[in-house]
Amino acid sequence: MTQPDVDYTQVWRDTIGTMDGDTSPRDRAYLAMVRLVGLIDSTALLAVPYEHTKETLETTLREPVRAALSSVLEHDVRLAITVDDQLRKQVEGEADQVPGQGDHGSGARPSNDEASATSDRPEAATEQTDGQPLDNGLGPDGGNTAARDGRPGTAPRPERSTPGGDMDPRLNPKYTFDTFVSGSSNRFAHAASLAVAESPARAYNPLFIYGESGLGKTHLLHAIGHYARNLYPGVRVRYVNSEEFTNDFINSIRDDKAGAFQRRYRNVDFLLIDDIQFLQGKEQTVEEFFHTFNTLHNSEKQVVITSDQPPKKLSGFAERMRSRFEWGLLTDVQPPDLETRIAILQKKAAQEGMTIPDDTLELIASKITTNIRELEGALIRVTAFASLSGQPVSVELASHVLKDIIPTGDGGTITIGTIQTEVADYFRISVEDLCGTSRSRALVNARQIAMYLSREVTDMSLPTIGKEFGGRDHTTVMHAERKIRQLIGERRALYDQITELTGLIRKASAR
Ligand SMILES: Nc1ncnc2c1ncn2[C@@H]1O[C@H](COP(=O)(O)OP(=O)(O)OP(=O)(O)O)[C@@H](O)[C@H]1O
Repeated sequence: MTQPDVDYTQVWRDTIGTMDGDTSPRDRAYLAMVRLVGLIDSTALLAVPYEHTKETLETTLREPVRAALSSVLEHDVRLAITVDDQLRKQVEGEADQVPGQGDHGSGARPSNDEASATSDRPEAATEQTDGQPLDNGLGPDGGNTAARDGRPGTAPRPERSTPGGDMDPRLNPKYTFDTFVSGSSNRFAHAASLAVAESPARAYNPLFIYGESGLGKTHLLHAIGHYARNLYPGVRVRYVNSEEFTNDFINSIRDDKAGAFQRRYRNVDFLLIDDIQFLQGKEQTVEEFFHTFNTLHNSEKQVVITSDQPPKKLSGFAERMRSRFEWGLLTDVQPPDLETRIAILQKKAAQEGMTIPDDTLELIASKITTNIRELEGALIRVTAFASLSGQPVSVELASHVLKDIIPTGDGGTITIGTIQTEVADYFRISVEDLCGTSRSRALVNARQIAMYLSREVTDMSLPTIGKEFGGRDHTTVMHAERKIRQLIGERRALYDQITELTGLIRKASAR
């Protein structure tokens, strides 16, 4: 569990002090940029400003740091290291203000050359990552020890941004740790997720992440999956939304395939289960999940759970289940502050190869405050409008676009039913046709628009939306969302339809 009474800054200072005699000026420059951000049981969470700082800390400096920190804390720790954009800004701010300070030489950030040159300490490079035994049964071969060692020449460190060759179609390739912006609202959840991906079933089990819709819980689950798959080739990761878990369970009973169902969920190294609140009240499914959980936990397999509520508030789960959710680590995600929202927009824009002035990003980030999915939606609309109208993205243009999508006053709750009615009326079709099976072009188009809007303006999950549209699979909704996102910047008529429909839906919901 976390140790709130620990003065992390002081602990880190003492750690560096302990290492003083054994470190080069360059090592000290790296260490000065590191922050100790938390201690969870025996895992120390370290934040670093740059990817190459992380590399260095994970290779040459790992063992000396681990040993020094263990000695300061008077118990053995392992390290979980995350790259933190906010820290980078802070460090760069410091470097600007205090040029050439002390050991930092020409600035707080050692060059890339320096970073790679630090691998000239072979004794550290061949030691284990965390000094723990490695055989926790990961993967069919009992775990890829070479990969875990991070030994140069035996197995490369994972590419954090690029998922492995054998992509898991259930994991969204865009949801990685590299594309996740960490800030004060989610720093702990981010660090804990990384720790779990690196030390499955060791750091804490289960990891339970809760928070409101659109704050990055799914993103973190997928990131854990990608990261683990890269770090431990052959690792068996299963990501599932709890609605799919329910459907799968029901189908397995119907088809008399309980054995296959159990194998699917119990013969894994990571079970990543999203939106557990959807199991509430589904007694038999909860019972099945209880056994799945116990089997995995007993055999030291990692379970990560997300929910919109903390375990204590989850009704419809027996106490024995809720208390199990608290066995490991509970962490929440909060709505991001303005700085983090801007950083998220910057990252999304860079990812899509878009150049957007800072003042425009600030405007969008200041208008949409509580849900990151909506923040992304706003960015897409703004850039779509700019591209369609042949104008550069600017504050004026963004204000114009946002006016259409941000509700004024109390907008009321938007339901999928309202979206369906409005979309059906707009295209002069019936709701039955909208949700039916016809593949006629006009109906498919209207259906995809309605699904896209359901995703954008409600908090409903992909499986819920799929169910509301004639019992479709969540992948159909995902496809619709991606397709409309792509086309909205290419087709003016589509952009106008969606803008108009958003207004109509909001108006109908406010009535
Ligand atoms: N910190 C972040 N950095 C970058 N992108 C983020 C961050 N947090 C959320 N996002 C993005 O916001 C969108 C919504 O996030 P996500 O689906 O993970 O939310 P969620 O908490 O799982 O919501 P729900 O409970 O509705 O499923 C995703 O596209 C995700 O990539």
